[in-house]
Amino acid sequence: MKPDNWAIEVIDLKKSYKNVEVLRGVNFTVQKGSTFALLGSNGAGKTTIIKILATLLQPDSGSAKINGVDVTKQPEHVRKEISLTGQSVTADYILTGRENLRMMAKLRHLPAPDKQAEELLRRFDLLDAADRRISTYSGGMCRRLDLAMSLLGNPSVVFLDEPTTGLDPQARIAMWDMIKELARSGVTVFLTTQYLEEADHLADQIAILHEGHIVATGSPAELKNRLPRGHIELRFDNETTLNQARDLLKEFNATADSNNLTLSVMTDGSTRQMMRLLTKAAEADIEIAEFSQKLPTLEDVFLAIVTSKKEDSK
Ligand SMILES: Nc1ncnc2c1ncn2[C@@H]1O[C@H](COP(=O)(O)OP(=O)(O)OP(=O)(O)O)[C@@H](O)[C@H]1O
Repeated sequence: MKPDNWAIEVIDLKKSYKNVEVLRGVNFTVQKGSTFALLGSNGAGKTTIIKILATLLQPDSGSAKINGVDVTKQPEHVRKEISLTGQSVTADYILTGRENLRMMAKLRHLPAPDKQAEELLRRFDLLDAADRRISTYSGGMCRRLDLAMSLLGNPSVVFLDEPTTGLDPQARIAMWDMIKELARSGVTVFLTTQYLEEADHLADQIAILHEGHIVATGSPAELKNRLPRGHIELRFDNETTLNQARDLLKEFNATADSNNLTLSVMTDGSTRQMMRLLTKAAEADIEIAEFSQKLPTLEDVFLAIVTSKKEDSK
């Protein structure tokens, strides 16, 4: 991919707080118009990266560019291109949602603040609550308003630092929908998350940050493929058939679960192996009631990558 296509380019970024080395040489690129998730556990350094990219913090070394512009050399230029929604709510609690949006639009000297506020309230499903004080809003509504406020001025790159942390499942799903809609509108979305499921659901590309380095990058599917072994689950109508299948498929390292009448078969993921297995069952006249392929989850991928890194460094 050409650098022209990169909304974000990070090269060998390093940052320490006193004697704590948080970023030890971080590299990644984000394609314009894509959604990128930076995944890491608590304290991995995700917010530190966001703060550097949003020009709020100076790196010790390395470089970071937004749309080709260096964040340390031309921060004012970069600030016009981006918006940041952090973990804490920035809206003013004494004002209503509409007033907050109008005030922000005016502070940014944007044309038609009333119209912009109305449009964003509609887009973020806040019209009904528009004239209520923020102090009466739920956590999810506050996050949506924050996101709406950050979009005033049409930034081309939007940073969302843990956008759903602390939200209940329903509010999290509503926020996911908003983020997806944002991504569809063509902006580049950079989000940090501790939730593998969130990254899997929203991102085109995921990078896993661990101990100061990006330890893995790829699409959700690619990351899942890095774990070579998934399994196939076969379900049977009765225990007799289950036991027959278990004996027949011994060579496939099959594990039977008599409570659920299922047989779990380790696989290398190849169609050839699957064909061999199904043909063998068919030839022995074994009726399979249900067949499903279980790919490893991102949780499995994260654990496997982190564990293998630890073993390598021993
Ligand atoms: N100003 C600071 N001074 C000293 N240490 C800091 C400072 N800011 C962050 N840290 C430390 O740097 C590490 C990375 O922090 P950071 O907030 O970037 O992580 P994070 O991945 O965003 O974590 P979380 O998911 O908890 O928000 C943590 O150990 C944190 O305690």
